[in-house]
Amino acid sequence: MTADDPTATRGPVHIVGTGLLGTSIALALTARQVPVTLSDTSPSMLALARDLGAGEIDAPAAPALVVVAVPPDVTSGEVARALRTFPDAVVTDVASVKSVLLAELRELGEADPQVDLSRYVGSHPMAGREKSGAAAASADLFIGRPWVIAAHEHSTDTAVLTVRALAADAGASVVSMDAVEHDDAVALISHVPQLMASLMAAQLTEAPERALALAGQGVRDVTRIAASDPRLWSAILTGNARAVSGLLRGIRDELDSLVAAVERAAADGPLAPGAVAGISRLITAGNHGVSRVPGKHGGARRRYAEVTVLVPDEPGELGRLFSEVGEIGVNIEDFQMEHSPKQKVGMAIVSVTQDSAQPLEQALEQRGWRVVAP
Ligand SMILES: NC(=O)c1ccc[n+]([C@@H]2O[C@H](COP(=O)([O-])OP(=O)(O)OC[C@H]3O[C@@H](n4cnc5c(N)ncnc54)[C@H](O)[C@@H]3O)[C@@H](O)[C@H]2O)c1
Ligand SMILES: O=C(O)C(=O)C[C@]1(C(=O)O)C=C[C@@H](O)C=C1
Repeated sequence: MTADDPTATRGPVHIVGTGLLGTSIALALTARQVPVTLSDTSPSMLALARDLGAGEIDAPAAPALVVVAVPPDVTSGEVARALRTFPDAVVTDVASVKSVLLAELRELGEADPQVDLSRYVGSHPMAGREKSGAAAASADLFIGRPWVIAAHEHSTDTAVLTVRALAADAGASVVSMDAVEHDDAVALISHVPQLMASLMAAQLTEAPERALALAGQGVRDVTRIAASDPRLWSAILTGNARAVSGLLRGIRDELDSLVAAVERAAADGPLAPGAVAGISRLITAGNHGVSRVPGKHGGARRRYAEVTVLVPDEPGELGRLFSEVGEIGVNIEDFQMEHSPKQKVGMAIVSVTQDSAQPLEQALEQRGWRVVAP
């Protein structure tokens, strides 16, 4: 699906929660001229989303679709409120957990017939970032990413088709799963990885500066998502506790075997019986696992390519780089700056479309910039 394809989503769409996810969905829809209204308990987050062009701050008259994009622990309450307030609307949410919400909604539905679950279909775009809030939002956050549609036995076909259309219009690829299959899957590929990143990054809190100064790409790759919002992730992890706890127990057993192998080497030297085999087994299993992750080693293409350029740490140099990328005719989609301590250069990581990466590298090198191999 490209921006030129016809739009299936019928507006108006009302977005509840204008943080990273809500604002990104709103931007993707307004880019397709779908009318969008916005609400959030935080007036400043709401105003920011409006100022970014995500939609109007209005009480919607009769939305065709309501998208609830609030933290998981308040999601079922907001879905129920939307079902009551807008009796003709389809309602979806984008929370990272699904079974617990469905159970909460079933209880709310039993107590109140206005909470008509046939108009509700849960969903979960598998796209996001370690930053929260509207400021981090992007209309193309969902392009090429899976978006899980978790219909339940009472969801109407219209409700399912409406939510599928939303995901497709945002550029995502639709995946159908029930809530339990979804929760088991995301425990493995999202929730426990978050904990692993946090466990490792937490070890760095007391690290000597001299050790941190040696940090390379390995530790950066492993800890990127450790910058995520603790409130959001506490609600995600407690909301998927069943699946997460099972995986954590398995990892604890693996870790016990690993510690035993490493302790043998620590006590009796690197060639101690069982030490090399214990470690090698884990690294080999990791090789097999990582080769199965789509997007690595020949899987689906990433959204953007990164071009890394060394920039002298002097006033005006970054501006010069930006201007020259513009003169070359390439649009910067995203940007990151990394500094090596005590060095007079920084590394500018410029994200560009896959097609423009190689021509940009060549053109920058011709202009005297030092481009670093990926
Ligand atoms: N961050 C990610 O990478 C990611 C990816 C996919 C799905 N999700 C899910 O999307 C949802 C939103 O996450 P986010 O990253 O956008 O969080 P966020 O913190 O960026 O935004 C949440 C917004 O909801 C608002 N809010 C809180 N309670 C509210 C209420 N009762 N009514 C109206 N607004 C309320 C907050 O003010 C905030 O603006 C979560 O359920 C999360 O599990 C997150
Ligand atoms: O890519 C990231 O930074 C994310 O954290 C995105 C991510 C994920 O784990 O893939 C995080 C939580 C969501 O529920 C969905 C997507």
